Amino acid sequence: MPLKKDDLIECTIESLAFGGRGVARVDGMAVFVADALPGDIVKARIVRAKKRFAEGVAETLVTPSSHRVEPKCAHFGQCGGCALQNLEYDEQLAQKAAQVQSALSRIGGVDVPMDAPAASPAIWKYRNKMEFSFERRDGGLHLGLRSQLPAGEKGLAPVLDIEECHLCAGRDMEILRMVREFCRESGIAAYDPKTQNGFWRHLIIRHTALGEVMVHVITTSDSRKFKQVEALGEALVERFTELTAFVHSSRSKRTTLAVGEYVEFRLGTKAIEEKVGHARYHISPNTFFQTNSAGAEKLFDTIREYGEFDGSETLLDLYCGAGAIGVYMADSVERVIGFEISEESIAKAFSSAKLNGLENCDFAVGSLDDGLGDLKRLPEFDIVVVDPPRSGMHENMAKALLQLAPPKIVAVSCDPATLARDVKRLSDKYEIKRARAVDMFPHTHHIETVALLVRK
Ligand SMILES: C[S@@+](CC[C@H](N)C(=O)[O-])C[C@H]1O[C@@H](n2cnc3c(N)ncnc32)[C@H](O)[C@@H]1O
Repeated sequence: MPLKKDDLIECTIESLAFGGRGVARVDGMAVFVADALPGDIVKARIVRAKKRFAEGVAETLVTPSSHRVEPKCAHFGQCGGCALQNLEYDEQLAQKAAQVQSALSRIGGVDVPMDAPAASPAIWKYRNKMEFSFERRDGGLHLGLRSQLPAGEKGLAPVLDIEECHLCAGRDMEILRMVREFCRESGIAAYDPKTQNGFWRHLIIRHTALGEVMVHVITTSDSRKFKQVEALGEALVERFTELTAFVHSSRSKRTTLAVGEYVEFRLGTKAIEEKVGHARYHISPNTFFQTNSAGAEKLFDTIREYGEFDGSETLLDLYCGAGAIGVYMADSVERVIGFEISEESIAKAFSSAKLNGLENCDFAVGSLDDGLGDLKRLPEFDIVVVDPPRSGMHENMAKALLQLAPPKIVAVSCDPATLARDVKRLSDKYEIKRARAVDMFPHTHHIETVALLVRK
């Protein structure tokens, strides 16, 4: 009998779907079960039944999986940050690699033997950037991470005033507490995107492997309150002597992105310095940078391994951000050319190339949604590294790659589904030869993938 809403079923969870739900098979149909892990036997309530799949929530854990472990954090189950803490790390890694393989097969139509996944060198305290949100709720100010939404619900989850986080480094929790107290005492409300009232929006703390720390506070553009942020900056710098930079920026756009539009005030340096393997980088408040620096080294080494450079290549680094990949590869190739939409990131790409004494790197600002513009103006190149945002490459970019047809493309992606779609888009001219899941985000459902595509 087909499953229907509110049915209670007993099932064995066979695997983990991208996003973190357990997958069971009932009469040949996939059932996605929230709050269940591979190996669990659970009683699950069906919340949605479709023709080809169903969704449910585990109500009773009948037999726990042998892969279950005790979660480390007091906020586990409430915080939206790391929902896989109760699954042993080796199993997290195996499940993530299987998700990539399955997406490439289901969506991309290719069965590729996966290289062994790369584990994160550290599974705790690995984040070099923490983004906290302010929220006004029940008349009070809250500052922390978004909580976990109940299964099936969509939208912005309430902010949880976290007191501990095992992904943070350094004294992030102490900084968070001090900022929370200061902002509460300021009597100024947190920003509410619905009414567009209030002031405080985001707190971002960045660390580097070289011990530099940047605190970035984002508020609205209400300049009558800016003196309070300056006072906060001064108090932080006095107490936390490890602070290299304090930045206040404003944002008028309603969207909840933690990106400042204008820098209003700063103390200390304009950028902080990071190190990944042999490469050094300048990072400014709004530049994209991989959030796990030790993990980034594994990612970049995989790109270099797949590239098999002999030193004579011109490498096109598409969606290059602050030039992280190009700068890392610059000593293995003849020349690097990077393209990216963010002006701030491109400025940092140039300054990072200079920091490394590189003279073979060039970068340009522009949207890749139009492909590569006037292709005739591009120098000849041998290899492309493409690392788009979660939504994947724009269709026009895929068309441009098919037209240019370089011998090799190394595709880097944080979403197996859009990677698989892009692999399919390129399949007329390219064959996928290798792929590896690189885990930059232990205890979360996120996974990075590197895939090698070779011209047929
Ligand atoms: C996943 S990040 C990769 C950054 C870089 N490769 C790295 O490893 O640090 C994706 C980058 O794509 C950029 N981006 C987003 N949309 C873009 C577009 N339409 N054209 C060009 N770049 C874009 C973002 O600003 C971001 O820097």
